Amino acid sequence: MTATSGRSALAMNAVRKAYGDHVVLGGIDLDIPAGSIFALLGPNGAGKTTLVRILSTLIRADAGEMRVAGHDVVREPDAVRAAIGVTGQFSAVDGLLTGEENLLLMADLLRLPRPERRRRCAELLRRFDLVRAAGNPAITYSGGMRRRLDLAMTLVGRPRVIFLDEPTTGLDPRSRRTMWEIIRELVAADGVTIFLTTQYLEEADRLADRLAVLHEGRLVAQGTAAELKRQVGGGHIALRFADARGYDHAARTLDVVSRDDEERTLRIAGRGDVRSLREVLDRLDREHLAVDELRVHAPDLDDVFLALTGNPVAEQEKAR
Ligand SMILES: Nc1ncnc2c1ncn2[C@@H]1O[C@H](COP(=O)(O)OP(=O)(O)OP(=O)(O)O)[C@@H](O)[C@H]1O
Repeated sequence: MTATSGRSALAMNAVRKAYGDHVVLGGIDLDIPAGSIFALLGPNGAGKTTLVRILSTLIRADAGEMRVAGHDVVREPDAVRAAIGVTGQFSAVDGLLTGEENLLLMADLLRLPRPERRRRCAELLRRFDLVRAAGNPAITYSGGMRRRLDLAMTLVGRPRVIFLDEPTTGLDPRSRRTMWEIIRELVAADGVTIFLTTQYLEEADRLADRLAVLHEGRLVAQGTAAELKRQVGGGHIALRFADARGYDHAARTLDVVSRDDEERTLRIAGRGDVRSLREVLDRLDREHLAVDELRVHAPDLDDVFLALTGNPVAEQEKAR
């Protein structure tokens, strides 16, 4: 890969960043096509925010070559800033101003031509379903409305690349879905490129065209969600047994991945395709084992995350 490919919205080579002895990014290579959604995953403290801050010119890398929207991040920071939008965990929304005033303020800051300011703001209020609330102070908005306003403010300047740092953290499932629809629509209608960091694997699975996992300063995997799932495997079949004798016998005869004695449940490796299921059922028949319940667990991004970083997501989230 080179950091100059024509259709790349973001391209980077050997990006490094350390704080003292602590190497946060130990040589990152990435190439993200224009008009796509990319998700960066990683445990807490992996360096996701650090990479976003470097790419958005807020801090400097120690080494590496980076281009965002065709501009060199180190040599052309102003051009990069003009081409990007960043919404993060710290919102730009001023709670004392109304939704409309927040947008107009942004249009003023960006020096949009005067006649365009109101037009652009009205269009964004409509698009983000904020017309009715436009005249109310943003402090009265729900979490979902605030997040929508924040994203609308980012769009005032028509960025080509948008960094979304944990865009749905703390939102209820419905507001989360609405945000997902908005993000998809941005890519489909405007052709923008989204660089997303998230703790929610489901979010990455649903939204991202490609994703990468950052762990101990390196990208330990990248590809589509399906590719990553295939790479780590991780699917299993769970069998719950009717009685203790059958359970013990099965535990001795099957290739068991893990067991839950209390629930009399064994997990065995298997992807849940018809052939492997038939094999399992034949085996149970041959051994005269009575199974109460059979569940197929397809590999998901949790399995990927666990395999690559050695920690289940639940533990990561507990550590937050
Ligand atoms: N200014 C700084 N000085 C020293 N260390 C820093 C600084 N900024 C970040 N770090 C360290 O760099 C590492 C990566 O931090 P970063 O915030 O990029 O992680 P993250 O992947 O975004 O984590 P989270 O998911 O918790 O937001 C952490 O160990 C953090 O303590």
